[in-house]
Amino acid sequence: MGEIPRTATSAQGGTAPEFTARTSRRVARKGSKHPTDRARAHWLVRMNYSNRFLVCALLGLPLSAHLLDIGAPSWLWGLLIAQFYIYPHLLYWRARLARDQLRAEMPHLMMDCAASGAWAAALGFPTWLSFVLFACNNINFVAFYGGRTGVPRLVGAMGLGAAVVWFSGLHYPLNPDTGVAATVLSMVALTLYLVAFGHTGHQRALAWRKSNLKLREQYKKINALQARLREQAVRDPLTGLYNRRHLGEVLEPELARCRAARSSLAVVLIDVDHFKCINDTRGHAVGDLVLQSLAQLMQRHVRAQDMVFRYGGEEFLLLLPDISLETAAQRAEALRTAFGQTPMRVSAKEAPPLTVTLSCGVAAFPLHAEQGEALISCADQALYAAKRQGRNRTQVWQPGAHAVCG
Ligand SMILES: Nc1nc2c(ncn2[C@@H]2O[C@H](COP(=O)(O)OP(=O)(O)OP(=O)(O)O)[C@@H](O)[C@H]2O)c(=O)[nH]1
Repeated sequence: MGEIPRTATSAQGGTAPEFTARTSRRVARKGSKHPTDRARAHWLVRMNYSNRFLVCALLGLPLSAHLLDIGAPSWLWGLLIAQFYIYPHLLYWRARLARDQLRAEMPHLMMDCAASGAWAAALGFPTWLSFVLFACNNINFVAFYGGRTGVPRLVGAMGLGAAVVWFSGLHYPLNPDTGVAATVLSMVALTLYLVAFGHTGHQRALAWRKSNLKLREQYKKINALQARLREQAVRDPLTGLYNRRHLGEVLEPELARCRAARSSLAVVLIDVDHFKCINDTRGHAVGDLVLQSLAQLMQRHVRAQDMVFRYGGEEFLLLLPDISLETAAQRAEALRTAFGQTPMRVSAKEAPPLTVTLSCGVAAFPLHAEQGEALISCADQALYAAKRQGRNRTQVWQPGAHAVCG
């Protein structure tokens, strides 16, 4: 029968999951003894059922008027009742029981068209009735298959139904006229069907818009959450500074940029002096406050292009691009002095303010090292020298005084 339409739209609204949830709720409300009965119908099958039921109920009226006009025999009346008032329910029942509901539904649509063609031919192709039969089937087909596939199939199936009846001779003579009642009822039926179709299409568009807005909001929230997670992944939770992992990500690219621009890059390693002692005497919480206030001070002291990292426990690293070694050392010295000269009130009122000193080691690219790791190693050796010389000082790496960096 051809390919199952994957993107077919429902004039009755709703996707399959929506339908299932909605139906389950409705079943629960009604307290049905067989909750799976209704829940089993695919939404496309339900859409076709609603469309077929409505179109048959409407088209049965002008056809009845025409049968009255031509004084049709009782078997034709029986056929009309079977075709327009029983057949839609039988097809729905059959499709719902099928294992593959969509596949089962496709021949039903072809049967609709073949039957409509047969009715038009059987009645001698009355213009209005043939037209509304064609138009209504056309709408249903296009809604299910789309225009490109739907229209040729529709014409083929209707033509086949009409040809079978016409060439078997089971038809009234060719008569394009219809009575006033049949004509008016045809117009009314077509109009009502179009209105109903348009209305459900409108409802569906509104539902889509609503779910679209909801999706957009969710998308925004997910984006914001992702940005927050990305930020959290590169930040140290205690101080809010960049973490060591992020240093690993930015150091080499920054060196490459400075190399290309023939510029310099200074690294300053900063360590809090006797920090263990602060922890031991004032408590770990006070130690944390010291680290936080140092972090804030460093952020105030840097330029927009500088970066501040928490390198380890009480060790911090400044990355200062496009700066001479002398200036970097002066900046480290200014930071050390500012921190050491500002006693901190970080614990209970009766406790004396805390004076904390820093030791700093400075190294610069390309003067001391070409690679990132070697550059940090130079700064670390300079820091170690500062500690050895009594702490609370800034030391620039010197080739003769320390081990070779690279
Ligand atoms: N409060 C607090 N303490 C930390 C944190 N991370 C590391 N530490 C502590 O920092 C202390 C570092 O001690 P050491 O490496 O001996 O250094 P120090 O006492 O500063 O000695 P010098 O560096 O030689 O002056 C250890 O006691 C760690 O437990 C932290 O996030 N918060």
